[in-house]
Amino acid sequence: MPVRDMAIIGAGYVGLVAGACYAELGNRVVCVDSDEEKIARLRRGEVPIYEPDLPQLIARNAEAGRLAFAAAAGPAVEKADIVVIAVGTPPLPSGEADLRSIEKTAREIGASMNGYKIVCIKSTVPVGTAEKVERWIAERYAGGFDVVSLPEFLREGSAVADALRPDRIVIGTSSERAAAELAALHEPLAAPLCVTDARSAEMTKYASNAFLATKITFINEIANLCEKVGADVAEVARGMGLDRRIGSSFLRAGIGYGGSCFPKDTNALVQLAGSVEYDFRLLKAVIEVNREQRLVVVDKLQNALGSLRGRRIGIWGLSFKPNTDDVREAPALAIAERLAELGAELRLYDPAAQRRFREVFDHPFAVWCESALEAARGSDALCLLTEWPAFADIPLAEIRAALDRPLLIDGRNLFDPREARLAGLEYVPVGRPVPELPAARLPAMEPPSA
Ligand SMILES: NC(=O)c1ccc[n+]([C@@H]2O[C@H](COP(=O)([O-])OP(=O)(O)OC[C@H]3O[C@@H](n4cnc5c(N)ncnc54)[C@H](O)[C@@H]3O)[C@@H](O)[C@H]2O)c1
Ligand SMILES: O=c1ccn([C@@H]2O[C@H](COP(=O)(O)OP(=O)(O)O[C@H]3O[C@H](CO)[C@@H](O)[C@H](O)[C@H]3O)[C@@H](O)[C@H]2O)c(=O)[nH]1
Repeated sequence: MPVRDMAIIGAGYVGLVAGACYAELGNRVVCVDSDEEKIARLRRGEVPIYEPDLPQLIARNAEAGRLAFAAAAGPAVEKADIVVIAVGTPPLPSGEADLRSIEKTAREIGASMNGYKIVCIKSTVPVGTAEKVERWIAERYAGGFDVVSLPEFLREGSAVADALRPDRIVIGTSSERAAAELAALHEPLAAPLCVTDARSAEMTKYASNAFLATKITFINEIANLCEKVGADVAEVARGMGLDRRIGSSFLRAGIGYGGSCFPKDTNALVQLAGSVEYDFRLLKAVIEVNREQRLVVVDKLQNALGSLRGRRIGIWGLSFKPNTDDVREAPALAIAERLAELGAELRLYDPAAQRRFREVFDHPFAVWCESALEAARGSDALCLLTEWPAFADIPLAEIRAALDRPLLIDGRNLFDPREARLAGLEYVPVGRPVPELPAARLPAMEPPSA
């Protein structure tokens, strides 16, 4: 198998995982990041993000001499056969993708080109960006090169597994040479290849994220309706998911999607559509419904407790999903801000994301807890906002015993409604009925204090 020299520009979630995985396939990889502190940490063997299996993968490949880290792009690009752009494309206030890091990177690559190279764009970028990158490089380099759209589909929390066992590899280029090289590079992954033009590849990434966001939002609206008509969204999703045309994944109802991708990319696609005078009404509705869905937790608390002023509310889960410390666009943030506005005292806990959450939400009435049960202790209600597996292992009786009032709002439908009731909890899931149990089986509950 040929060994390639690769430079990955941008050592964030995508760049680090991609770099470590390409090294694992036997290539010599340098991960470059303009954040010198990040590079210094990586060189000391520290992994700056929480991602299962990533520390071991990085350590193994760094030790084997296949993976190195650098703050300057120049030398890594000069040596590379394949350069991968994985810098951030955060939203501008308009919702459009900010391409400044992409432009800066492309110009840096252009300045260090010294022969034919393939430049891949793994960052999520609007349709037409590959052509722009080509122009930015060509302004500084007159020789031959190819720019390819190589969108990334990994999920945080399972990024390594996703990158090593992808559902497909999309390669967007009109160059047969680049397509053949990239097909060979990814061959050990044994994934279906989708070789297409760059514009279609760029659109495939946005369309995939927009579709998944729509699927989640659809089941959330069904869940809201289930509550009104007495149906169980978990049963509905099970029945729907068995239809192979629908599929069972991404049908978990709850408090909506968050993260660094779905909110940003759905907005960017709406903006892209607007720029060519297309009104993407469906996606606009998805964005709006998702924004409101986060706050069903607050409605449920108010329904049970009335005013939230002075109430102690335990919060379990701050990251936008389990197995990550990423809090970008986490539903927990919108919920915590609203609860603080309403005068609640928050007792917050997350197994990994507490430090990052504190950087974006520091409130005088926030109490940062050392354990899940500490957040529940003495609270008037507990809200589960991220379905960390460790929460499911906590016996319901212990949750009941810790709470002042045994009210559990389960924003992710992690617990079984019947078991929660049997444990004496006043249990409020999303879109699921809670069985009535004979009063005798329930421990006595304190009436809500005024
Ligand atoms: N996070 C995900 O799950 C995911 C999945 C698929 C695609 N994407 C897309 O991939 C891209 C990167 O996302 P991320 O989550 O890894 O972002 P990130 O913010 O975690 O990492 C980006 C990194 O790029 C570095 N950087 C910025 N400008 C640079 C420059 N000029 N030179 C060198 N380094 C530079 C930053 O310092 C940062 O470390 C985005 O476009 C995102 O939409 C993300
Ligand atoms: O049934 C579901 C599935 C997910 N979510 C929520 O949706 C969000 C996103 O989850 P997920 O897609 O698992 O995580 P990401 O890491 O954001 O990954 C998405 O965004 C990446 C960046 O573009 C893409 O590469 C991935 O393919 C795409 O799944 C999270 O808040 C989840 O809680 C639900 O509410 N219900």
